[in-house]
Formats: sequence, C-alpha cells, structure tokens
Amino acid sequence: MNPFHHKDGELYAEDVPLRRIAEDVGTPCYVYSSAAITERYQRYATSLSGLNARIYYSVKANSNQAVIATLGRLGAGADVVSVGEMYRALKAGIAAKDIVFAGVGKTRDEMVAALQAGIHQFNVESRGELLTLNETAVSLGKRAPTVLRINPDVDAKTHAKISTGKAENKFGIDIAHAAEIYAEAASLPGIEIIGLACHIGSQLLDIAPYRSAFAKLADLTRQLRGSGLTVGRIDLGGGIGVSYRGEQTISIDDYTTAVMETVGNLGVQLEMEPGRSIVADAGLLLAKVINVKEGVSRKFVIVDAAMNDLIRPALYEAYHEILPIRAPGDDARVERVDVVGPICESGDLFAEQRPMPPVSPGDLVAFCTAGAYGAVMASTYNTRPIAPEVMVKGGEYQVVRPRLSYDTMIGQDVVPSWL
Ligand SMILES: Cc1ncc(COP(=O)(O)O)c(C=O)c1O
Ligand SMILES: N[C@@H](CCCC[NH3+])C(=O)O
Repeated sequence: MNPFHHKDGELYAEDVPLRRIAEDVGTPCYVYSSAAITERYQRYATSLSGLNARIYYSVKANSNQAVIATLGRLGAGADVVSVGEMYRALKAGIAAKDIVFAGVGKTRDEMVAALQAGIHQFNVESRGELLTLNETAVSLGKRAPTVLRINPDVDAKTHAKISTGKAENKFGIDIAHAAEIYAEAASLPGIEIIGLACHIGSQLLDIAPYRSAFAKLADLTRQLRGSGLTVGRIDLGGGIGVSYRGEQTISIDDYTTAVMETVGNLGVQLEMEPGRSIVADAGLLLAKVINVKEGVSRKFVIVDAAMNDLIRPALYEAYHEILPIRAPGDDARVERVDVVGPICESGDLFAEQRPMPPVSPGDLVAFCTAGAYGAVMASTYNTRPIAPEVMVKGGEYQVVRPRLSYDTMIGQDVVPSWL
C-alpha cells in the first residue's frame, strides 16, 4: 500500500490532506503513516513466520517514540547503537529483554547502563570491546549476553558511506580472527557467548551479497561447533534497500529464501535488524516553496526545508522524489529545476536539473521516502529549528514531536560571566 496518494487533486497521507497538516503544523515537517509502518513490519513477520526468527527494529532509522511504540506493540524488539537510543526504546515501551545493543564504540558507561537495564544482547565488534565488556560485567557481578559481530569481507554493492561488511570498513571482527576471539569469549567469566552477528551495509538492492555473507557465517558456525563451541544464535543485521526512484529492490520473500538456504538448517535462533525497509516509504518531508529564481543558466526552486532537515541528498547524493501537493493536470508542462534549501552552502541542493511541473511561491511539495534517516539526522545548522514530526492514522493525526522553539535552541548557550 502507498499511504501517500492523490485524491481530488491533492496529496493525502492516509485519509488526511497534507495541506491541512501544513496549515496546522507549519512547514517543513515530517509526516509518517502508521498504517504503512504496520504493513511494512507485517511483511517481515509474515515472511519469516516459518523460521525461528525475531525482528529487532533498527531504531537509528527513525527513533521517534511514536514509531518505536507502533512497532513495539506489533511485537518488534529494538536494535540500538547508543544508550540514548536504548533509553528512547525503553521509554517507548520496548522491554530491556527485547533490546540488542550494536555499535563499534560502546563506552564503559554505556555498557554499565545496558547491563543494569538487563538487555537481551550485546553485539561485540572487537577483541578490545569484548575484554572491556567482560571486566565491566564482572565488576557488576553480571554476565553479558554476547554475540560477536563478524566482518565477512563481502561487498554489499551499496554507497561507499553506508557499506559496512568489507575488511576496510571499521565494523565487526575480521572473519579471519573470529574463531580465536570466539574461543576466548567462551573462557571469560563476564561473557555469556551465544552466537554471531553481521550487518554488511544499508540500502542493499541485490540479494547476492547477503547470500555470501550468510554462507560465511554458516561455515564459521560449523567450524566453531567442530571445535566444541556452542553457537545458538545468529543476528543477520538489516540493510534491505527501498525504491527511491523506481529501482528494483530485494523482496522480503527472496530474502527469507536466502536466509533459509544459508543459515536456516543450523538450528539457531535468528535475528534481523531492519530499519529503512520498515519506515522509509512510510514517511515524507513536507515543505513550502519560498521563491522561484530564474538564474542565467538555471531555474532554482527555493523551499523552506534544507539540508539540516534532510541531509541524504547532500551527504550521499541521494535521490528523493519531489511531488507537488496539488496534483498537476494531464497537460501540465514539465521544466528542469534545481530544488534548493535556504542554507548557506551550495551543497544544500535536493535535486539538480529535476524535471518538475512548474511551482510557485507558497506551493507545497513533498520529499518522498523520507521516513528513514530523515528526522534522525537533522541538525540545527544555521540556527534552523528541528522540523516537527506528525503521525497519521486513518483520518487522525498528531504532532509526535513539536518544532523546536528559538528560545529552546538559543537558550542553551551560556555566555561565561568572566567574559
Ligand atoms: C548494525 C546495524 N543494524 C541494522 C541497521 C539497519 O539498517 P537498514 O536501515 O539498512 O535496514 C544498521 C544500519 O545500517 C546497522 O548498522
Ligand atoms: N544514514 C544512511 C544509512 C546509514 C545506515 C546506518 N548504519 C542513509 O541515510 O542512507
């Protein structure tokens, strides 16, 4: 289902006209569809239902508590990468026993907080981290439930900045060192070593890298078991890509087949950490055209959203479809424009030479597929308030994070008395 659709010439989110949200909440603002989030999650749950598998929603993709709570109520756990995310997940109603803590640089304080909370699992990414976790757990009289995140040295064939499974990436324990470190983990009093994990990257469009990574984990599992070690769990990470501009992506059923054919007969508990594929196309960024400027060589559409609200185009040259809220008529002209924000950087560019129906100041536009890695990556650069977030359910909507006020932003600075 597409939660965003034109009706009577206007773009709606479920049963709510986006124009009404813009008038009520102001722009820019993020809008999420709870029906779409629910449906995206259910697709995973249904497809994986024949397997011994559990879904830990990757909170980094969209950590609004309304989103986490929606997924928690459907049965998802949470994959977090900081204690801040752990606190958010807990506050949104996810139990500590349903939280997985991944990340390449967990601090000792974070380990203490997660051990005291009693989380489900630590995904450990290096020998140094393993030893620190051991010491920390022993000092608290606890054992840390642990899986080792393996770097399988597989090319995920995605953008270099979001590829995580090659040996040159900072993530995970090199597969060549995995057996030795796993055996060491099994000997440590503060570590309960349970299994393995991997996550080879984000926005994967091809199933082949998954197959080779999972096959490597299956071989490693057999090798470890051959040396008398126990491997009871494998966390397969996230990464399934979404279609930003009509590209073909991996179907969840094909993914499930690849899982079954590689690690499905090892008798282990399986875990997945999807983020983007659950929330990306369940959200959009709503903005207003401030001005249309005719340059010598180009036409610029200047909108009130900027790279501080949605950084993906500036950071990864990512494509987001831009839809006018008023549906263009059949005979509408199309013109090539640069869509830019008001920030003082030439990189504050959402789209270059994009064919679009003509728009005028005051018109509303939507940046599509912005539910993942949108609001969570926002900043206050240029002292721009963080955009509010709105969740829609059927004909209802609610602001799930208000716009940050200027007073809140500016009020945090302290001018030293000794100046
Ligand atoms: C360890 C880990 N798990 C899960 C995810 C979620 O990935 P995605 O949003 O691509 O599904 C990420 C982000 O890439 C990650 O680093
Ligand atoms: N921020 C990235 C995804 C990073 C995935 C996190 N490991 C994006 O917007 O595509």
